[in-house]
Amino acid sequence: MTKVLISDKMDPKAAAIFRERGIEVDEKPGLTPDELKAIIGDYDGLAIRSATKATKGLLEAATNLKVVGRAGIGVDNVDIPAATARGVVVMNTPFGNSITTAEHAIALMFALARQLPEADASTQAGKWEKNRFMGVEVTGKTLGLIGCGNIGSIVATRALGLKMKVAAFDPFLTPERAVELGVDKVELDELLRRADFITLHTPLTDQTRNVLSRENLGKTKKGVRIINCARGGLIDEAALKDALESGQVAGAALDVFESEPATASPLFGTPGFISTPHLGASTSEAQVNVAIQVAEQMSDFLLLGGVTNAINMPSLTAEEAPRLKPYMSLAEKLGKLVGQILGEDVRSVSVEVEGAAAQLNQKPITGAVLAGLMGTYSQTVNMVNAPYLAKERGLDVREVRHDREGDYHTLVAVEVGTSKGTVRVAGTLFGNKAPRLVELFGVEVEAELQGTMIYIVNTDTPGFIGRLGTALGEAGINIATFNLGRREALGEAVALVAVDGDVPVEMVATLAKLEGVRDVVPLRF
Ligand SMILES: NC(=O)C1=CN([C@@H]2O[C@H](COP(=O)(O)OP(=O)(O)OC[C@H]3O[C@@H](n4cnc5c(N)ncnc54)[C@H](O)[C@@H]3O)[C@@H](O)[C@H]2O)C=CC1
Ligand SMILES: O=C(O)C(=O)COP(=O)(O)O
Repeated sequence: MTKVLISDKMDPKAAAIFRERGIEVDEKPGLTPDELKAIIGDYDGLAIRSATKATKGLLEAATNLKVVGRAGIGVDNVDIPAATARGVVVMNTPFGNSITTAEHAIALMFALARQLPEADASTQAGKWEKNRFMGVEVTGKTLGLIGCGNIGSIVATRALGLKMKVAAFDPFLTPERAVELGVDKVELDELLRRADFITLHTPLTDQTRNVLSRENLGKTKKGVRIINCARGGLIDEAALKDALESGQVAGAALDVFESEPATASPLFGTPGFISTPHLGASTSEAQVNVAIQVAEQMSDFLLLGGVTNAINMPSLTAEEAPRLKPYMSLAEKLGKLVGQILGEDVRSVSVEVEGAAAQLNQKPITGAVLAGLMGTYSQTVNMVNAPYLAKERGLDVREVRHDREGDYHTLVAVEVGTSKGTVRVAGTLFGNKAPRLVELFGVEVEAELQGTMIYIVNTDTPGFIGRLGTALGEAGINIATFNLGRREALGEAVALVAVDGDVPVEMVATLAKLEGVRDVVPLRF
């Protein structure tokens, strides 16, 4: 039975959905890394939030794992390259908590503007310090957004509603989208110079790490207030403390820290500093959204092969998956066929689709060809890591879509470049579901690629089939099906012979010695 582990605190709707869909589920939030490593081998799926660290070590122990589902947005707690290399899909829920997080950023902006936490603490301490807390209005002030994606743009709309001016720094924000949102698209230096409030909404990457560095904090308007509900690591925390103490920064609100859980920080107690413990996504609405979404997505993948919101694999809807299934089987068989015949002498792969196949999502078909091809020399290859491994090996992979319909109503062809030239195999689906090979290296054939087969290239001479049949018969090997094709009479011919049982190595040597035989390769499908 398919098994999923929920290793972080998640709304109970996630577990309920897994169960409804016939998946066994364990909820074990709060395990130590070692405890998690000890049990992860039992599970096909792992559902997490930000506390679980899906490290390379954990993924290595996760021998059955097929999918990591992040009930939330940031996947910086998952080692994506390690997951990809092991063929594990990583998916997130990119929209379920964005409104909630944007609202938290706005809440922190007001908390800074009116010093709400300090005023609350003082009042509840019985001090009634009415003259101590003088705030600022946000109306008419400039909000500088660093990162204007899903959350940043929601923050922008809320800020515009509060009659603020919004300036956004985001290299990927198009001028048209900026106009549509009503924000000024600016460079970082201009944002730093103009903003009364700065709020961060980028992922943590090599480009964004330390975007509010000591130097950049020095370029801000004196008295700026800073909010970070994105990721720790975007701000130099030591420089922020100094800037708060010098008054360059009047206030800073962090929901996220370089190191979490942040149970101690030099920033704690600094005047003008407020913080929350990574609460950006913590509303009941957002948690229900992400729990439902992650459980549905993971179930679709584990049960139907549908792929939604994957970080390391192209999307494939649960509706598309059954239609693509026979194509993926055909594509994998074609990949296996060329992989077994050509070995590792493969430099480029072009996957061509024609007729009905050209109407489908081609990425999974290409992934299946590559998985079949590379699966012949790597044990751990699958649909997820095949494109990545192909890239790593320097394979030039192309996809071609022909709108024309040829001799077959649907066709998948694989053209492979080798050191000796280019070869091509092609297949179709009989009755829209049964894969059949129809072209093998320029020779028309018609074969099911199944079980054990022998690929033989020979010179077309009278009596060859008899000699071949006798050799197999004498070794006690029963022929199941026999497929023949040739380029021209008495020219080069190919035979694909399906046999019952295995083909011993000695048999391959015997066949290779038959008169006229040029090549013999045993195949397994
Ligand atoms: N505190 C919390 O609980 C939560 C935090 N987050 C975090 O919020 C962040 C933003 O999330 P979304 O808006 O959903 O992501 P998104 O991917 O929709 O937007 C990120 C934006 O950052 C921009 N960006 C990328 N590199 C940049 C650079 N070098 N300089 C400036 N902009 C750059 C991108 O173009 C994109 O528009 C993520 O780090 C996410 O993990 C998300 C949800 C909850
Ligand atoms: O979705 C995100 O990126 C978040 O940071 C939310 O984290 P959480 O699920 O609350 O641990």
